[in-house]
Amino acid sequence: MAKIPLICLENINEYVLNQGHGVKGLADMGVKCLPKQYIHPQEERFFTSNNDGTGEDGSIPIIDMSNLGDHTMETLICNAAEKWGFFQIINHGVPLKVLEDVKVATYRFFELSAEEKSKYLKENSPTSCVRYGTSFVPQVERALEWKDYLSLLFVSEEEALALWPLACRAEALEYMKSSENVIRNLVKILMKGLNIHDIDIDIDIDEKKESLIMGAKRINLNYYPKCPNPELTVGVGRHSDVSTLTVLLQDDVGGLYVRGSGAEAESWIHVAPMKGALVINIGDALEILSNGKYKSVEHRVTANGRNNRVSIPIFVNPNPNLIIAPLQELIDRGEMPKYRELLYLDYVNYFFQKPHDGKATIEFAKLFN
Ligand SMILES: O=C(O)CCC(=O)C(=O)O
Ligand SMILES: [Fe+2]
Repeated sequence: MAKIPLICLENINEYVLNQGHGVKGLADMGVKCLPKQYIHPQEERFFTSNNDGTGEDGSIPIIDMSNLGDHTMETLICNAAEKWGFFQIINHGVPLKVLEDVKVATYRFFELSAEEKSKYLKENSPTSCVRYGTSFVPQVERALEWKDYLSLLFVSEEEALALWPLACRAEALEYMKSSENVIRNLVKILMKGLNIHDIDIDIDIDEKKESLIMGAKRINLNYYPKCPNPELTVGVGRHSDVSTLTVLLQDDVGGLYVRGSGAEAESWIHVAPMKGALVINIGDALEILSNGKYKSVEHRVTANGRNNRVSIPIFVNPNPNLIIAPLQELIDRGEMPKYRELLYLDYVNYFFQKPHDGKATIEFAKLFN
């Protein structure tokens, strides 16, 4: 039996946040009751007896990308982006080994001692491109989320090789490089769906658009330790991503839920884990660029009472120094802009100023409510 050191509840912030033990530290200690800092208000809790990965699996489309250039596949992708804002892709060209390796590397990083990991806390990290943390924005959250993370901003391969933690560097970089093609193809297909004519699957995206749509990339390694009272807390609260696109690798545990569309808007659909698949979701930036055609949909992650879970999203973002707004081609065609012009950096800063709050961030950009 593991010894359970006594830490009083008041010291939890010091232990989890400042000393860098994270929620993994609490879980490893064998805490039997969820500390009060993690208890979410009733209306934000979301737990079904099924949500240890065997939950009701919904109708998020699964799209086979093996036939590049196939019109039917392109239509499926654009329709999924319009209706669900979420879909899974298979036969996407990222080798299974790369996906498995990055999951192993995620465990390897989080298994490091708190002392080692805390070198990457905001206060200590040698670079703002590497950040280890817990919850979402603990300074402003009334209830903390049961999740630790390592966030890696990709600037260049040289910088990644020099600064990303050794425990996961090679695998995270390989995953990022291997997913480059599928990201490009998805962007081209989605632009084609908007009738942006200079973009087709065989034609390169022009430099200006590339910067606007995919000018910055960030990879997060998320670790959700087994939780003593999953029914009282959340892994990640309701939110939509601020990215253009998110490419998410999840393991086989499950727990990601997406808000349904149309008549199902009140229900939450489980994104069933599928070996080798990648989950794609539209983020706020693409909802804005597409003038609302593609939907950035709310999602949340449950805590799990039986298993540890890892997930690894790649956030494909606009260059932070660019103004985002509905694409000029759409406005020239007579569409009324539904969102105002915003510096992308201001949009992201606004997101990180407040706790996860559903779709509230994009309201900040909407011209009419
Ligand atoms: O862990 C997951 O499945 C999703 C995480 C997520 O939504 C995020 O990091 O934005
Ligand atoms: Fe998300």
